[in-house]
Amino acid sequence: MNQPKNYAILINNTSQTKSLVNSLLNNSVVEEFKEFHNKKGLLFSRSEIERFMDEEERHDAKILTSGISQSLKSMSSGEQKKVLLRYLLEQKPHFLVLVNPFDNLDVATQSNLKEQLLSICKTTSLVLLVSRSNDVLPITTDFFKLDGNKLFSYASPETFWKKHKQASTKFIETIPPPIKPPEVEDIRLINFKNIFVSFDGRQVLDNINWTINKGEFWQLIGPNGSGKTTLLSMITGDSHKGYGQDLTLFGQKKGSGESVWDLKKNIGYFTPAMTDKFRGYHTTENMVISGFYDSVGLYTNPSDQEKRTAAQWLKLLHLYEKTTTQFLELTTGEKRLVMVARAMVKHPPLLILDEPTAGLDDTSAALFIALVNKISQESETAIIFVSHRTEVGLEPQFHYILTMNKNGSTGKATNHANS
Ligand SMILES: Nc1ncnc2c1ncn2[C@@H]1O[C@H](COP(=O)(O)OP(=O)(O)OP(=O)(O)O)[C@@H](O)[C@H]1O
Repeated sequence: MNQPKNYAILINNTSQTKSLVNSLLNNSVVEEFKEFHNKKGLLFSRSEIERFMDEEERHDAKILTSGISQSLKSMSSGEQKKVLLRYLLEQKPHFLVLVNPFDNLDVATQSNLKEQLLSICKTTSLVLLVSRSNDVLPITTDFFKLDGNKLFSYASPETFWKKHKQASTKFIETIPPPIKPPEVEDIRLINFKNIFVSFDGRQVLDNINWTINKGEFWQLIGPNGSGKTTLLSMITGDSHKGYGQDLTLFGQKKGSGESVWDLKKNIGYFTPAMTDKFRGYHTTENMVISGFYDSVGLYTNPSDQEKRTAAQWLKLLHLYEKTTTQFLELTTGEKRLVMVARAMVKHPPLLILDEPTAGLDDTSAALFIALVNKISQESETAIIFVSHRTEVGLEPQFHYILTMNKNGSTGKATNHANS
């Protein structure tokens, strides 16, 4: 039997990825993939996981988690991808279309998945659509770049990059100042002291000690399922696991009568899920201004001062000419820059960026990282940046590293220079 072909397609934030994926899966003829016409193809992507999550939540249909008591939503990204892949393979497809399969996965889980794919590709064709050149698998037989809706063939990603130089990642203007300086009395923003967390009798976090001071830049690192989201949700007030424990947030001991609102006003927050499903009609300018009101999208009349600040941010981001453009029309990379500006307009004491570069192409990720470094250098806002990738160019001062053990994850703070 002939070894199936394996395709890799480099996409960027202007590629019409969805349309190509639909054509491949719905039996439309795509010249370069004629061999798949009338063959069974299945999709492995974040959007498929979200679709199954929706089925579970709205219709109580446990499809990926049949026979498992835990919900799909409460699983870590690695766990979710594992159950999706198992489900797809059970249906014995002729080919698999995988969109950014390695996003949100830690290094070990990525290499597990890579090994699994290397074994699957002996019998099933793979069509891998990836935003990062490093994610192209070595078994690729045919490599393309998707520009808009057109596929261009290249011998390899290296040949592509030789022909196309990376765009510049420089921001020239300085970070716009806040209209009103934030009131932070305490230099110590967050203090976890001997914190333990369990779910259903299973300990997930084991004796966490972590202090974040004003202006510090942290990268939070840990394998899938190690408890990063759990830690963040204790800071944002979305988890009650901190009650009765020694957790101090912005000068207030957890459980001392603080409201979730008290916490949220101290935090600028961004995770790609905030815009991936966002369908509201708002201009780019209004999206930035909505950061003053803690809503996603603007539902009130902004002041002149707020408009001036938004203009300064858009100039900094080289997006001033898109002030009145609908936010939905921006590229994914542009949307993420705008959402960081939205989270930063008030210069909150703490900015949380939860896997903010997932799904971005190499150039957009570099631009995003340059912006975060700049915020760290030019503002007093502390930053927690969660990412599985070694983000080239990111300049955190400290790492907080979660390591998984039998009794849950332990944490270690390291100075970036020594780690
Ligand atoms: N509400 C819940 N009920 C049961 N288990 C949960 C719940 N929330 C989290 N968990 C479990 O706690 C562990 C830590 O999950 P968490 O989402 O915090 O990890 P993570 O480090 O953010 O993972 P990832 O990098 O994949 O997003 C996982 O094993 C997860 O299944």
